[in-house]
Amino acid sequence: MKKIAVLAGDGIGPEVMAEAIKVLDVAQKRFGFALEYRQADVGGIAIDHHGEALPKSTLAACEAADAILFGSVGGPKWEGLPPAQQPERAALLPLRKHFDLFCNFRPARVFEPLAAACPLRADIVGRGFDILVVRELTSGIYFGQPKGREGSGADERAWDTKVYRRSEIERIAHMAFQAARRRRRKLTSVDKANVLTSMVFWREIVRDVARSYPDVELNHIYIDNATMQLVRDPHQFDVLLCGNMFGDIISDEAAMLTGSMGMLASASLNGGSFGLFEPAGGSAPDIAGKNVANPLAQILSAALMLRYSLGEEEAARAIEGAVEQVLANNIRTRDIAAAGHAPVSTQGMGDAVAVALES
Ligand SMILES: NC(=O)C1=CN([C@@H]2O[C@H](COP(=O)(O)OP(=O)(O)OC[C@H]3O[C@@H](n4cnc5c(N)ncnc54)[C@H](O)[C@@H]3O)[C@@H](O)[C@H]2O)C=CC1
Ligand SMILES: CC(C)CC(=O)C(=O)O
Ligand SMILES: [Mg+2]
Repeated sequence: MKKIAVLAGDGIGPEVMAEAIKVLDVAQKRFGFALEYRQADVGGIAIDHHGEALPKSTLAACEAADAILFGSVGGPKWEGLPPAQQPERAALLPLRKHFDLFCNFRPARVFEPLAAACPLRADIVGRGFDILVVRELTSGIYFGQPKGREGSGADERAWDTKVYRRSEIERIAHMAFQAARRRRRKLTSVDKANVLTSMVFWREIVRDVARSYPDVELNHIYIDNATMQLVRDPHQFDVLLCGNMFGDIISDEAAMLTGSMGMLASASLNGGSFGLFEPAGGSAPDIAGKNVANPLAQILSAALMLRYSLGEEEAARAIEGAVEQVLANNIRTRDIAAAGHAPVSTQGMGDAVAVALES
């Protein structure tokens, strides 16, 4: 029996999480494995219930688990809190750091039936794309010290620090090269080495690591060009290796190319089998509580959990296949709805994937 810490969080988190659990329940029956879920509060809801975004009991549930299935945190209700107490900074970032989840995989591919939901011209998306964004997740400017704010009036100032250690770049680069080896053997490292000293360092180290992977083609690209190339011709990319902030930004762009923010799953790994699995998007306050959110990113994140943390590759593939089948049957939530087809609800989409997985 594998233990899963289920942290649904805020906004659409609980709605899409319910559908992922529904699908996981079917997967257990069909593939004969057993999961024990332990639900715990995180983020804004945890502030409301326990006075802190990452209560000790939640951390303990995660420590006792084989994997964490995470929804999303944050929202307008908690934006007025001091920055260090807000859900994103007080729960999600510390969780990533605590478990040393330095490697974030965000796979973005266009499911063929969804090509029309991609905002790119048909001739561009028609070439298809299948990109893996590999994002460094526990360092860089989101974590670097010092951070601060002082002064007043026109002299008031605020600062963050972007710092990378050699070992941090080496380990994420190894993960990215190894991933490229399992794919089309092409790695594009994204940086801003024309301006930032930390990125000159990044580029040098990626080049050093590349010597161990002569079978993988490496090229370097500046982040501004990368964001442009991604919409000009996403087909050119295989693995995109990014630092923390650039990976955050470019993966939202990649998500939309797949049709919607609600499509992009992610796996945050510690280099071993432990991981946290969550949609790349956030708590979507604009649609929360309306039963319209797309649960596929959460469902596909559950599939990644089966693959990376639980060794259930067959079940992971079956869930991905069920998603593809549902899309091919024109079953769509509002964000990816096809012309002439009424959208289904969040629950309707979860039901459809569950049924497709059963058969
Ligand atoms: N991992 C996490 O917990 C993350 C949390 N956040 C937090 O979420 C809150 C909202 O952030 P935003 O910048 O608005 O980003 P967001 O990703 O929540 O939403 C951006 C847009 O994408 C749409 N969207 C996102 N997920 C969707 C889904 N499953 N189905 C359909 N549409 C979907 C939203 O409706 C919205 O229009 C903020 O508090 C932010 O800090 C943001 C990103 C990640
Ligand atoms: C708190 C943020 C860094 C979350 C986010 O936007 C992400 O991980 O994509
Ligand atoms: Mg993000």
